[in-house]
Amino acid sequence: MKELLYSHILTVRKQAPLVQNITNYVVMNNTANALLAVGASPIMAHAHPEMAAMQKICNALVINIGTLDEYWVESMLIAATEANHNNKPWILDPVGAGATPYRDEVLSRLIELKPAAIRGNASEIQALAKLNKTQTKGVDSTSASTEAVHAGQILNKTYGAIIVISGETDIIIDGDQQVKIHNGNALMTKITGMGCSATAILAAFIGVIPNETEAAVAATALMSVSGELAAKSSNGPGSLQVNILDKLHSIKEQEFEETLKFSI
Ligand SMILES: Nc1ncnc2c1ncn2[C@@H]1O[C@H](COP(=O)(O)OP(=O)(O)OP(=O)(O)O)[C@@H](O)[C@H]1O
Ligand SMILES: Cc1ncsc1CCO
Ligand SMILES: [Mg+2]
Repeated sequence: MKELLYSHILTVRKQAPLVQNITNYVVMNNTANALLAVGASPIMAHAHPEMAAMQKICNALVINIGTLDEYWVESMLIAATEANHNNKPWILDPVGAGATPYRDEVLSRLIELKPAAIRGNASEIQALAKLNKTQTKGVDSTSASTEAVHAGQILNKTYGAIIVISGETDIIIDGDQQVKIHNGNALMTKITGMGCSATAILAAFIGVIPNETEAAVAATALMSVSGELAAKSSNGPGSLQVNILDKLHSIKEQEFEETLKFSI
């Protein structure tokens, strides 16, 4: 699989998938910029009357529950249902799962609508599987991704979604397949919405690459390898945020291959 990943990056650049995002107020701008940087086309939309028409033209949908609101919850339920009717993949980012009962209630309704993939940090994946032994601290993780593997396996088995657990090691779980990406940089956790960007990129890849497992691995690798390379020329979170966009946009095959640390 490893040798195919860069070709998937090129496919996304060539096919420029249109990705609808119902996402949070905090990250709208950086998520749209991350999608543009990888060659995809973002559209942020949540008005009920346009959800059906939007899903007819999009390649994929992101539902990110970061800044929940009752009107938006209905938008999310309508959009996910429309995505399913149109055979379009939708991807769930369970931001802050376990933090409040309202988030969990919304998540339990959304997850029944069968996302193609779920990406969250370890605390969120654990909360989602109702295995949370620790506490989700707001939107940040209090566990290592390796501690959430069992939770990820349960979610994959129960709902059929590919599970991506982000952290120091990113873990992609799909059936018997488990891939680990040992890239990134701890400074990425000091920029808001790096995980949200990872989810949006995941949607872009799953939207145009038929093998969804490979799409998930390629998207995750692109984000983490870009973050690792960008950190080398950054002085802190401010410059890293800008440098990641540049790297997502222009990463070359040789630097991608040489930096990627991948295990099965
Ligand atoms: N300790 C770490 N070392 C290296 N890379 C990391 C580390 N923690 C996270 N990353 C990378 O940062 C990116 C975002 O992952 P993270 O787990 O922080 O998402 P998140 O908690 O959902 O973030 P947010 O909610 O702010 O969007 C991923 O590409 C991941 O590989
Ligand atoms: C800080 C924050 N609060 C709600 S969403 C969000 C962005 C990171 O997920
Ligand atoms: Mg997150």
